Amino acid sequence: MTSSPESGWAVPADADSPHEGGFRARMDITTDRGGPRYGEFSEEIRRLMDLARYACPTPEITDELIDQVRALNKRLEDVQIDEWRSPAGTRIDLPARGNITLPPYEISEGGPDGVVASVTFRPFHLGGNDAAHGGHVAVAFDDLGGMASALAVQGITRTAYLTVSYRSLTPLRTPLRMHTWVENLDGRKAFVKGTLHDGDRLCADLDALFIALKPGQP
Ligand SMILES: CCCCCCCCCCCCCCCC(=O)SCCNC(=O)CCNC(=O)[C@H](O)C(C)(C)COP(=O)(O)OP(=O)(O)OC[C@H]1O[C@@H](n2cnc3c(N)ncnc32)[C@H](O)[C@@H]1OP(=O)(O)O
Repeated sequence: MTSSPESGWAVPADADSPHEGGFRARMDITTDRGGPRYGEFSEEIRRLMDLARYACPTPEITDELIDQVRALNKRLEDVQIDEWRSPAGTRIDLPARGNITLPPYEISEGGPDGVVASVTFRPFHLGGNDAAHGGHVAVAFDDLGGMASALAVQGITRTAYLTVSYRSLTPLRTPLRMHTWVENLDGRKAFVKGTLHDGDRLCADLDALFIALKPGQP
């Protein structure tokens, strides 16, 4: 059994973890971890982040909020588990596989022609002047580019390089179309391209290399 470390920062994998060496050597696909309301939980956490990002509490309200968030964190400390078995990242029925660290996306197409998804940057993904932070745009490209390359090589890949060109501002709170595809597959090397559109307007594009991992490669 995994127990929460006192620090609460990270839970190492157990000997009986499904992780077999390598980076997600076996990609779990689940729809039940965390229960039927886990998606609502993720959405409330995102809402918390949105509200916290733009909040200006009085000192008294800050004191009150610290107590409430500490109580919530204590509750979460009690249910920590390693990365391979957490719902976040494996719940394929939820936006961005239930991973709250990713900009939420919903996939409409995924196969040899690449991946098409609707991505919505949240208010907390703010860069400035109501536009998305460029780093969050790169995170979305990394995940969906990684998915396009994984589908092409039928295995797990890691990002070797990732270049994002920002062509126009990326709006928050707006469903955007992201498309990623493998332009050229050369052995273990998947050269990936991608685009992010707001309607007809190109917000950003991607040029990346993903490398298929060898068995057991970390
Ligand atoms: C089954 C289907 C499931 C589908 C459903 C799954 C969905 C699942 C979605 C998850 C999506 C998550 C996607 C997040 C992906 C990250 O975010 S990964 C995290 C960020 N990346 C890293 O930390 C990588 C750090 N770097 C490394 O680990 C290693 O350098 C690498 C990239 C694995 C490559 O090392 P290596 O395996 O030893 O390969 P190496 O022999 O050095 O190079 C292989 C070839 O690539 C070339 N190369 C390597 N690096 C470079 C570079 N930077 N520039 C140019 N060429 C390069 C080499 O020159 C060599 O070329 P050739 O000589 O063969 O022509």
